[in-house]
Amino acid sequence: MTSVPIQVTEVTKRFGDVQALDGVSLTVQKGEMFGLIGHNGAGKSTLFKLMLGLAPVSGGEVCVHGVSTGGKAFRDVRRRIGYLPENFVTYDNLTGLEVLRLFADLKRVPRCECDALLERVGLGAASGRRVRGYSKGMRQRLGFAQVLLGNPDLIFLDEPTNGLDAEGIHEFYRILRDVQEQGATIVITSHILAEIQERVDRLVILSSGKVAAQGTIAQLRAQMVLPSIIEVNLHPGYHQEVHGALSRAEGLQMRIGEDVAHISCAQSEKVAVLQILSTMAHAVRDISIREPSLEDLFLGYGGQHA
Ligand SMILES: Nc1ncnc2c1ncn2[C@@H]1O[C@H](COP(=O)(O)OP(=O)(O)OP(=O)(O)O)[C@@H](O)[C@H]1O
Repeated sequence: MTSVPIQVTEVTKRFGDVQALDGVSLTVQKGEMFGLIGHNGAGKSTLFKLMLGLAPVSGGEVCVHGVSTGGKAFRDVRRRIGYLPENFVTYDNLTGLEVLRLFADLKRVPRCECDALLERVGLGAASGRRVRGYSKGMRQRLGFAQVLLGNPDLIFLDEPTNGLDAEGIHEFYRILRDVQEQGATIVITSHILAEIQERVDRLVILSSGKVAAQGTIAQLRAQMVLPSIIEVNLHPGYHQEVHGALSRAEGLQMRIGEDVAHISCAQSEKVAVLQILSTMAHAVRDISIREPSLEDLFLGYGGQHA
């Protein structure tokens, strides 16, 4: 089998008059954590469904591990995939362990995996309780345990941290990183861009069914040419001197008050600004630099909200 886990080539998908996807091409490499972001209705869930073989393409092709998702051969490939849908629906009258055993049977995975998986996602103590009494975060953890059944080498996660508290999110990504280190490839969507930004290796920004941008965060930053923001905390009485010095630099915008200056400049000018500031150590209390966030990039590439 080919080593490319996902190859999407010129894919279109129509629902009647709605063009949900329009000429989407992307490649997900083995072992990477790949993010899929976009505004509501951008086509993320549709692309997930096509990659999972749950819906047919209208045009183009999706291949997973070199096998077209439209063909019969894809059934065998699908067994190696773990999937957490946006709304993981489960059986409220069963206990967590019973639910997981049910999924294990469906996936033809030995039931003996279930106890250890529930421990791994932090549900060990609650495994004998009915799911009806689980919180949203506990249900999400159960969904995650279901994903990990059978040690899949390709994992799709649609808004996986919905309902998790800060500790739950941290723990979730710790387990995910473990799974990735063991060689799994992960495709993930999230509306919480700050969360994705720190974790994905590469990502795609979908906008109205098209790929608006694709690459690492650093590549997207370089393509988008968004400014860096430098915040300078000043010792009292020096703001006019600092203003005068920075006014001699080219291509920056500045807002300066008694004790703080906000400077917006092209990334290529950042070092020049820092050089000026380094000659003013007597006036500068502290400096911090903020690079464009994924949210800035997302909005720049046509996202409507994060
Ligand atoms: N089964 C369907 N029938 C008709 N239109 C659909 C269907 N599924 C999706 N669409 C339309 O396709 C477009 C893309 O929808 P999709 O659910 O893929 O977007 P999304 O990026 O996942 O949005 P969200 O972030 O809101 O979940 C939307 O215009 C949606 O209304």
